[in-house]
Amino acid sequence: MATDPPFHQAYKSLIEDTSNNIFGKKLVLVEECELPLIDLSRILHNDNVVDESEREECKEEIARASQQWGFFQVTNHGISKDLLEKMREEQVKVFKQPFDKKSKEDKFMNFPAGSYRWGTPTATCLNQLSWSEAFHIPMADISASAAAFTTLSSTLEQFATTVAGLARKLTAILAEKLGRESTFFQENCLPSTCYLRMNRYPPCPVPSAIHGLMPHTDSDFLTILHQDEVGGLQLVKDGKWIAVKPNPEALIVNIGDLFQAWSNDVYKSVEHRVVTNPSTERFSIAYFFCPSYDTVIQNSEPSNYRKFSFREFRLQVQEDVQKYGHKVGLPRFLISH
Ligand SMILES: C=C1C[C@]23C[C@@]1(O)CC[C@H]2[C@@]12CC[C@H](O)[C@@](C)(C(=O)O1)[C@H]2[C@@H]3C(=O)O
Ligand SMILES: O=C(O)CCC(=O)C(=O)O
Ligand SMILES: [Fe+2]
Repeated sequence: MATDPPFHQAYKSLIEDTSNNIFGKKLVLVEECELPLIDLSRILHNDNVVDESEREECKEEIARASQQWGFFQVTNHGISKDLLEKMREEQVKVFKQPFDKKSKEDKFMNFPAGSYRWGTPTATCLNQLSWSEAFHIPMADISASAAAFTTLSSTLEQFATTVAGLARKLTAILAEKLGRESTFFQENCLPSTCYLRMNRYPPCPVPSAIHGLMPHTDSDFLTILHQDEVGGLQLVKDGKWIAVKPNPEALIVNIGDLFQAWSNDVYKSVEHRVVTNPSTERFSIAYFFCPSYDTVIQNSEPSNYRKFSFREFRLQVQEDVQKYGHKVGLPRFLISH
């Protein structure tokens, strides 16, 4: 039984329409770079080994990278190798299940209905297509009690809890550096309001023309990503696409739309994408640090954005994706001065 989604069948006409392939080549021929690499042992160790100036320097590096890149890597992040390996093992096992089970079974792995996604149902041209499958899971539905039943749920829960701790620390530092109340995230981003997304990118026969995940910014405050050694993640820096070189010791952190708005454009929610390759499947897992739907994102005046709730933001994204095949995002909430 096939494990891969039926991409060829579903997107045959888009793939065969060669007039669509104007995006070719550009996807693969980009420079590889080292993202800023930040050693978190300076802020995560509470002992006296680390002096205050080192701690401050680390915080400064986090804020600087968030302003200049919107992306950085962290080492000594406190998530054990053991847990990361266990999570990857479970992720591989889940995606190995037959496509029919993943897509049709009502309560597959106890995930809520609609968690499994593949391709891009709204795509009308090739550059709107994502050659990947994902489980996009609201953490509210992975309760500690359900987690007792399967190794996957308990690993997911353990992973989410640990990564949430890291997200809380990083967002508190970023808030402090803005001179804003650092308890905002603790109060509004709860373990149950966050999302986990397991991604799988199957080998793609026409990699120069098709994205693994189309260009987008994340709709959250902050994302923490664990990727394998295959590579394929690219981001925009100074108007150019650059490829991220995988570092097995590091997790990737990026600023999302909500933080860009909340910081009034100080921290940057940067466009990123995943490119495919013809021979090797790739896995990644993203933790989206999100507030409750009622949380209002606002700044002191004058602000570049009107105030909006996370609910409003999500609904607008969904509406735009339906209508135009892609997300518009923050520009929708800009105030024209
Ligand atoms: C078609 C789309 C759905 C998506 C926004 C996009 O235009 C492109 C990527 C998708 C993605 C991937 C990461 C996150 O899961 C997400 C919430 C995001 O910000 O970009 C989703 C969007 C979505 O599912 O609405
Ligand atoms: O797979 C990756 O490297 C990136 C995934 C991503 O951007 C996402 O899930 O939002
Ligand atoms: Fe993303």
